[in-house]
Amino acid sequence: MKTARIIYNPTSGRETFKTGLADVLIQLEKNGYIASAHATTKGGDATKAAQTACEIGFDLIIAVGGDGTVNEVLNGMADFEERPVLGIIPMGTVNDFASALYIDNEIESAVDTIVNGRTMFIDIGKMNSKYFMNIAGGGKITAVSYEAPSKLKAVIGTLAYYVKGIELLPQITSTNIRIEYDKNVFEGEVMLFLIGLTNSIGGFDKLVPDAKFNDGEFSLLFVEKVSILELGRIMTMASRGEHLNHDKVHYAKASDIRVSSYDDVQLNLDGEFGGVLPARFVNYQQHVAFRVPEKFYEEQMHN
Ligand SMILES: Nc1ncnc2c1ncn2[C@@H]1O[C@H](COP(=O)(O)OP(=O)(O)OP(=O)(O)O)[C@@H](O)[C@H]1O
Repeated sequence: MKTARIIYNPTSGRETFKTGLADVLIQLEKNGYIASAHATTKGGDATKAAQTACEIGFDLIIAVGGDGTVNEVLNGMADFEERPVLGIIPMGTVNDFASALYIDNEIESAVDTIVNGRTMFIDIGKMNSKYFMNIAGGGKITAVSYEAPSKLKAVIGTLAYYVKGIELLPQITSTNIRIEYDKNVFEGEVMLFLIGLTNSIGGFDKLVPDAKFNDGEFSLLFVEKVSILELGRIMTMASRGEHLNHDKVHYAKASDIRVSSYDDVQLNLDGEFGGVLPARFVNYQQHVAFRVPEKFYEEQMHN
């Protein structure tokens, strides 16, 4: 028998997991797992629960929630030498990472991927001392508040990010930045930079067209100083995957990136506020084993 620890955020997104929990436990038991569950009680709790699960030596951790919960679980397990395999049941308002892995939003199907899917070792990133699995980014934002209002987010889901993204546009100002990536250096006025691991970022699925999940490389994207109007145009182009042709958009692959500025540049890590520059981003190649659907596995292994 193998052991599985479910770590779920009861407040996340649809908030319906609790009623389905018994069925998930049964489905896991039927497939040879001794399973137990931990409901998180506050921010940061999923990290502690994942640490404990690693210490105890569970074979499998199942993160149930949105990107925030997956990120917290990842941060609890990434420093351990012996890491459980990680499965995801997407229940959040925003499940960018799970959808990048083609994990179904329907609970039973997500559990089916966990028990019958494939194990794939996937790259994660570390920004200073924190891990991320999807995206890190930064820019100078003059607004006081950075967060999408959570009520709004709960009501209209991912759309809030677009609305907020568009609302934020006028508040983005260019700033002088130094970006060292592998053996290259860029210095100049930049609107924003993104460091991606997957191709599913803030609802844009064509932002990083050729993301590979296990090649040890980040996709680095930054936009040189342009007018707000032009930045809006670049965002529209990005939604169609046409932004890389824009002469102010830089795109490169790198595994070790350092970004610094004399200015206060805010950072975002997997959709949450992540401090300010300077920062170093290191790719930890194939660091965590995820349970993924066959289709995703085949695509990644044969492309
Ligand atoms: N019991 C809890 N009560 C309040 N917040 C919690 C609880 N458990 C976890 N959290 C916090 O909620 C954050 C968001 O969770 P998650 O990403 O799973 O859900 P979401 O629905 O996508 O996001 P959001 O709650 O921001 O809409 C987590 O990063 C965590 O810090």
